[in-house]
Amino acid sequence: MGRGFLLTTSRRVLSPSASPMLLRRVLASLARFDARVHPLPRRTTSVDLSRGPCRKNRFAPLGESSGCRLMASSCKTEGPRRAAYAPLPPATADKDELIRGLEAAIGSPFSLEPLSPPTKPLIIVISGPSGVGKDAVIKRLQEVREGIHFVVTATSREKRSGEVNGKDYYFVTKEEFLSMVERNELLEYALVYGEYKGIPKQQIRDFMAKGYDIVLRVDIQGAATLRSILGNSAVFIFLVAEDEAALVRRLVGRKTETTEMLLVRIATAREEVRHMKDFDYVVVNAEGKLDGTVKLVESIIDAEKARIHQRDVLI
Ligand SMILES: Nc1ncnc2c1ncn2[C@@H]1O[C@H](COP(=O)(O)OP(=O)(O)OP(=O)(O)O)[C@@H](O)[C@H]1O
Repeated sequence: MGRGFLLTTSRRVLSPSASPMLLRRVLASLARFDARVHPLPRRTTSVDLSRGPCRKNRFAPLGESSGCRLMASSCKTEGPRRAAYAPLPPATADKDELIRGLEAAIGSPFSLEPLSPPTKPLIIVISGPSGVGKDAVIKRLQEVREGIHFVVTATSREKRSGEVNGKDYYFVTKEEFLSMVERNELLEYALVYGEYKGIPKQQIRDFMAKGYDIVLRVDIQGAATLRSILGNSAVFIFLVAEDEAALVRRLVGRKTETTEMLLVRIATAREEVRHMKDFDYVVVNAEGKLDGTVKLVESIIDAEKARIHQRDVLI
């Protein structure tokens, strides 16, 4: 056993000092196992050598110095003492030759099938108080990461100058919007200041079918509605500033609100932070640290992709 290899079974680890009898049983059980068809037997050490099917050239001895040579003659169907084995190449052998030898000993070629399960597209809901940086984070995320689709919402409001239909919103009439509701085409919708806004389902289905991860940007109420519809099938991220003062500085700095509107948004933000507990993750978007925030969102996406039991989205 001077060739320095280690075999593991579900029950124990075989080291070079393991008994020849035990190694013989393990190799024989491996030889009976066709990895392309059957799952690994749970107890590889309990195989009865005398009863298994016999295959030619499946067994390899452990090397001249081992004193352990596995004979196909241990199979009753092949007749006594047929020498159907080839020597295992030493670990110092050419890599390809060594791999071929190992495949021969194992009894099947090494599979190129990925060992991890395929990943599923995600729905990522990003929410947080007004002015925290939702748009800024999503825009940057789309710049740095491929395979992200930011859902364009449908709205019944008038198009403002500079806005592009299909990029900023899908602009539809109120009648068109209501018939979309009627046809159950919207995942979620709301009436905001007299105008409808809603998330088209088909767009999500189309992009998920192409393998895209879906990003939805909603306010806290929208997130609560989506949670009741999607449950745990989507990932909910709550974006916060590092503290209230930073959030207010950001809102004021944006110069898009009147003082009254600022007051409403700040008061609303105080209330909204209480809903953080309904989310899966909280991400701090600290002043001047937008890239760090986006990296953390990316880490969440990566971690979700590494889950054994991935979220199943049914919409
Ligand atoms: N990490 C950051 N550091 C500094 N400024 C930021 C950061 N993130 C966003 N901002 C700025 O803060 C302001 C508010 O950001 P943004 O408009 O993206 O917020 P929002 O959450 O989408 O707001 P609303 O919900 O009101 O639309 C913008 O001027 C944006 O450029």
